Amino acid sequence: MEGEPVNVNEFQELARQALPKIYYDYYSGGAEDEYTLKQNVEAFQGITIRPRILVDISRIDLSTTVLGYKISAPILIAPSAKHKWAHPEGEVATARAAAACDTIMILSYRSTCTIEEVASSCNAVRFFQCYVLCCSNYSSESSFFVSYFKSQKGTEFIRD
Ligand SMILES: Cc1cc2nc3c(=O)[nH]c(=O)nc-3n(C[C@H](O)[C@H](O)[C@H](O)COP(=O)(O)O)c2cc1C
Repeated sequence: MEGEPVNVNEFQELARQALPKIYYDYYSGGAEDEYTLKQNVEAFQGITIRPRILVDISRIDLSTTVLGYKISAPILIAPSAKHKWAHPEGEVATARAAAACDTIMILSYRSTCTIEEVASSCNAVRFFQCYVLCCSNYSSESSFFVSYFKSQKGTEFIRD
């Protein structure tokens, strides 16, 4: 429809117009000097998609599995904090969107909704992200973070 956003950049511009600057800057900024943010954007710009015209698209299937869960396409919602800064329904609305798209919602440990609110809001497959701070004394060498995702089947995956 005319005037509707058609890509991520246009959604981002709408967000910039709609949100208080302090929240927009939080969502759109990267850590420290933002090198990784820049490299991520450049990595996607390096991929050229060749449109194939007039081919049979009646049997396209992008579905895949993640940790045994089938999803409609290899796109999930990464853990990100503070969804209520963007919308009063917060992570509950994001989880409903995940369910509608038949994909996985990873709830941040810094969620602005409770786990129970999100869990009871929809049937999306939900993982939970949290940091476990292990610190045997106060030297920086002994401090590290571990993230793990917990699904409805229990703890499934560990990454550093
Ligand atoms: C605004 C924002 C908040 C985020 N909050 C979290 C978080 O709470 N926990 C977490 O593990 N990752 C968090 N991330 C990191 C994302 O999950 C993801 O790893 C990162 O954005 C890189 O993926 P991308 O290139 O698709 O953005 C956050 C990222 C953004 C942009």
